[in-house]
Amino acid sequence: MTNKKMDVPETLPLLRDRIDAIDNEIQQLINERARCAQKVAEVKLADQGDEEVVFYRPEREAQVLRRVMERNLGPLGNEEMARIFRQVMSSCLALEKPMRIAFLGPEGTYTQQAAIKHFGKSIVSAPMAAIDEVFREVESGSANYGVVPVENSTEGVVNHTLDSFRDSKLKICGEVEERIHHHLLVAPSINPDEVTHIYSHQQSLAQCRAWLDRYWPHAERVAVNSNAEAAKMVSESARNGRSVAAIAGEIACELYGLTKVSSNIEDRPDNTTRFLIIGHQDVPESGQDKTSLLISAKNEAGALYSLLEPFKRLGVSMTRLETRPSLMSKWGYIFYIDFEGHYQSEISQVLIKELQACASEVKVLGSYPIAVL
Ligand SMILES: C=C(O[C@@H]1C=C(C(=O)O)C=C[C@H]1O)C(=O)O
Repeated sequence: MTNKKMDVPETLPLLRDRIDAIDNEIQQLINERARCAQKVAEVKLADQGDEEVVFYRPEREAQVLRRVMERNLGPLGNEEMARIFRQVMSSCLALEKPMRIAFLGPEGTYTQQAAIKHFGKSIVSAPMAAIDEVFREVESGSANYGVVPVENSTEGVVNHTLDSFRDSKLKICGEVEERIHHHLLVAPSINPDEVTHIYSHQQSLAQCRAWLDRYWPHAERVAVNSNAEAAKMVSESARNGRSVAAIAGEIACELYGLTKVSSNIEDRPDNTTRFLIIGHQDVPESGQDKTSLLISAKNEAGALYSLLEPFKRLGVSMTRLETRPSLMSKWGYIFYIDFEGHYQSEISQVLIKELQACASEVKVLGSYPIAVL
């Protein structure tokens, strides 16, 4: 077979020579790119004066990745190509400044998986025991950014995360979505037929409810802080001969040396979790952005209607609405609203003014690029 157009040689040795030559070029170019990123860091340091220098620019990274996907002609798919560039940028940013990322740990959680999907692999991992600890770690400056789960397509919102925004000054700097696959895991020495207890995070137990009812009706379900913690406990319990199992993902399975009894046991095959990136940064417009608001409604008739009406009138697309008890007054509510657009855009400014007029508080939790990957 000939391929004159691409000028690709045909024999194995020649093809491998060609690949070696291409790799050489790619490597030089990646290093040239890395040198540019180092220069960018110097310019940022010189420009910023006394202010804290912001090295990570989510809006710029989103634009780079979108362009990669737009101009991609294959044969590699758009997402595959973007994932490669995601890691190249991650390495370049680490050269400017290594990012310490706090996430809901321990090592091996879906949240860690989401952190790597968003920032690439060249980060310093800071696993935290609970969601509020992720907030504290970022608030104190010990970590540059944090990653927390916010909603799941099967189970709905993660209340703990939403509630943490009430008293926090942190901003939402980004979002990332992950398809979640759960597996039933045991230690290799354990006979699955003897399992008496199944450990997992409460959300994961809920996402596998029908499957558990059907196949494990007699095993006791025990909710723990995270799936990875469940996996860790199961590997430790096995040493004491306890017949326990965990529901967790791939990374946790590998990390704690467990065996899969059953794979992909989630009740819904499209089970997806959305995570938020939290930090101190006010992210500029990327061109395709989302804004999250926290609104304390007035405790009066028609309060929700008057909050929703301006969205329709101004043609602003609302992507999410969540309600939580306000905790301030017995039947008062706060609303979490996401809409498409950046808060600094003209239309968003009009919208926010109108919302302020009919709510007791409107807090902009952040504007950030719509997830690219
Ligand atoms: C190079 C920069 O710094 C970081 C690295 C980027 C990259 O490697 O392309 C992009 C944005 C920043 O997170 C920049 O701000 O342009």
